[in-house]
Amino acid sequence: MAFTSVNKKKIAKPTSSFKKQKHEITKNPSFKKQKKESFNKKEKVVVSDPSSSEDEEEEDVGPDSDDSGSDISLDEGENPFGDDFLDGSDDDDEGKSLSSDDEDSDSDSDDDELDIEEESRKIDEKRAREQKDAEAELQLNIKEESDEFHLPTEEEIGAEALQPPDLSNLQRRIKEIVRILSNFKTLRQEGVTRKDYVEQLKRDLSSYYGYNEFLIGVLVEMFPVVELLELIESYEKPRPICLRTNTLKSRRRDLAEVLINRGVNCDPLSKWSKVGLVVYDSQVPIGATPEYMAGYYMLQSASSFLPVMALAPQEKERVVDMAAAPGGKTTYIAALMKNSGIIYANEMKEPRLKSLTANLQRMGVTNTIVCNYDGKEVQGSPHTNSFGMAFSEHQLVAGTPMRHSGFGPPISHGSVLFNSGYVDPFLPNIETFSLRQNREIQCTFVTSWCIIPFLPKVLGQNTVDRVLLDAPCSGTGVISKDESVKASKSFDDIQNSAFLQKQLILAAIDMVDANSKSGGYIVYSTCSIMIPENEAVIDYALKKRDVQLVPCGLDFGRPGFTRFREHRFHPSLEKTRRFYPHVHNMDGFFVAKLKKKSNTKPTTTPSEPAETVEHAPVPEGSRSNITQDEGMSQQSEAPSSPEKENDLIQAMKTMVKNGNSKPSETFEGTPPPNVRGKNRNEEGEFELSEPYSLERSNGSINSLKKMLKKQKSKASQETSEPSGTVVPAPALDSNKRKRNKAFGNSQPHKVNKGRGKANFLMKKSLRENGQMKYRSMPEKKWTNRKFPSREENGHMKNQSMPEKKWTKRKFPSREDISKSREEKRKVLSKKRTHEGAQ
Ligand SMILES: C[S@@+](CC[C@H](N)C(=O)[O-])C[C@H]1O[C@@H](n2cnc3c(N)ncnc32)[C@H](O)[C@@H]1O
Repeated sequence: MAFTSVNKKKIAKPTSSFKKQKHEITKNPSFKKQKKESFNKKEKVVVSDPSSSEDEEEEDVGPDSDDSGSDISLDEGENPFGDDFLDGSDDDDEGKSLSSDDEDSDSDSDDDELDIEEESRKIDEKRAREQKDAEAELQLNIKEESDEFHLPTEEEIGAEALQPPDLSNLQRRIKEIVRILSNFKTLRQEGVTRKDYVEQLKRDLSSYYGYNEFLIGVLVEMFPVVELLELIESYEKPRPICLRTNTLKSRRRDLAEVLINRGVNCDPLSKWSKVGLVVYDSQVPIGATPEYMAGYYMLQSASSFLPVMALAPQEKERVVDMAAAPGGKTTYIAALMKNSGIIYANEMKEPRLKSLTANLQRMGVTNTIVCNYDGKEVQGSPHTNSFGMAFSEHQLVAGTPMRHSGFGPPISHGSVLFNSGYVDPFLPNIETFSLRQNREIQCTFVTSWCIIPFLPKVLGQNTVDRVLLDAPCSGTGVISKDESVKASKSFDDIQNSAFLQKQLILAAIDMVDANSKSGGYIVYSTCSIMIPENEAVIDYALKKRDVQLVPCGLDFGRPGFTRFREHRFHPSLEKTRRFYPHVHNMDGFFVAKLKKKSNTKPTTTPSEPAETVEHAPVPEGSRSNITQDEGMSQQSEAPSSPEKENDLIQAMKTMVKNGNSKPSETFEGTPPPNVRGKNRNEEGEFELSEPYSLERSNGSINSLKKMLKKQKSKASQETSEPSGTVVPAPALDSNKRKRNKAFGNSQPHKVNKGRGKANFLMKKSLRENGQMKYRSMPEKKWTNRKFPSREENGHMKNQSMPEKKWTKRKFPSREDISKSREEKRKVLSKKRTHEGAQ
């Protein structure tokens, strides 16, 4: 307190006469000299005798002490701390003046001193008051921060559920919960667990943004809450429109010039692409310019450049694009190959071939063979849609000219056109069926098996240099393009996708020749951010084939997950790349690049984790009865040689013919290919599916279903008995079980190694009894809300593409760009130096 008191005196505001004196004194060089001497003196004193009189003097100057004490000290200039305290600020200077003044002249009036003391006291009091107020306010803030927000009680939640959603309340609550969760220890409400907050957050995010329970649950697990909010917000905004220059016909700069002259406001996409342009706005429809028609560019999302860049196809190679329509990536591959070599552009869905061929033609691609095959190696799995026919309503009109796109005898007049020729090989004869209400179709249908050929069978194994598998997926990375994904995708959709993807990736690997001189690479990509469709698929491929992950050659993107919750993937998964809208300002995307080491297919032993293949998609309700290993073992049993495949197919055919089975256990909940074409984006980057239920159809297909169900349940009754083949799963909580299944993780269950028809039938019957569990959220789009944008939040860091809107201007040259950057840098560094100097 003694120090304070002295100090306060020194910083007391001088009177005007005082100021004048101060000015004069500070200008006076002799004063400076004195100050220096005084400082030196102080130094000496302190060093020579720490307990010198100055301390005593300080002690004398108590808060209540008479001013005289301090005055003596000040007047005599004895206080060695004086300079230390006063140095540096205006106030200090003023104090210094006071002290010096006293030193210089003893002739100042007592009045002045009293004024100073008075001032000083006032300031003391004012400070004390302010400090007290600040303290009180701080306490209040702390109290408010921790107290103001309470999770709603169950009654409140119940009441809320009866009302239309109160969006502002939801928004406030989301913000509050995110704030609390990001500083949980400090801000948590007494007695409330993190889980409680997370559960409420999930509910609120679902209601506010329209996600279903499943999807929001997965996202909450994948991202820290603050980031999750950013991701979800970024899904609410469209990504920039991009186009790729077709270097077979044009150069980016020339194209940009022409487009700018047409009123297209565009810029180079980013530093990682030499051919991309980002379009901010345009006075002409960008998909209908003469340049577009002439094939000078392809409208393509920025993310879809990435897999082709990772593939890095070389001239004169043999390259397969396994899932090609509508050809955004195929045409890019062709451009990189300069139209040399061969590209096999495969697309399973026939209606999509139109857009593929049209794009190839428009872009002047001449090295590509378009194929219409199933990319998988074998029909193999009894889990895929057994009536896997692709229908569209117009094709079901009686008298439609028939075409047969598979093998077998020509289909007679009056039967159905299969738009992809994709017909399950195990389908028995069916006389009549209908797909939709009131639409009965007479169908003299398939008297022999009608099978779409498989691409790997047609091209052969180990025959090509590179394969791009831009796999069909759930589309969870492109929610900004298709909001319905939020509400429509269920656990089963993800699982079905992952299952198909695993089949496709093995087929892709098998087509590549490990001994290719220039290649031997496989690139796998999806526009999904779900781990089961990405890392889990690659991890599976690493276990099943002699391949290794190599860097994607993309210098941005986040590394893939090597672990997620209890799941562990191969450490090299960090070489894969993930792209997010909130980080990279492009669609959610995943890219992995594999190098095939040898053409051998490793045989896996039961102990190997490679056996932990996901099982077939199973309806929710029946999962608990089926162990992970069962599903897994079905997959690991999948025939790896053509002979085995044939054996299996023959066996299945016999079963079907004998009326024992219809391998259609996933008919329900399995999306029919291509039914919802309207939901495809321009590039077909995602596929939407809606659960396709037999309940929608009527007529004899239902009776067939019933009949087959009966047979199966009869068979399962006969066989589910004590062969003891199915060991009940240990009590996993349902979430864990779901996750494990989706990830294909093994569970330590013993399974029936001698499984066969009976086991197979039993499992199917169990599955068929299941029900879809996930509740779909309303698809309603909420409008009157506004969350702070990422820009407003200052979160637009690390973005790969500018969002800024440019005014119409000339397309800058490379030199212009680098010049202006250099200038900016200079200005910035000048500014910094200036600030630093200040
Ligand atoms: C993501 S899209 C491909 C987009 C394309 N790569 C592009 O860049 O334009 C996936 C495609 O795979 C096709 N597809 C689905 N199942 C398939 C299968 N079993 N074999 C081959 N293609 C399949 C879908 O019809 C869809 O066109």
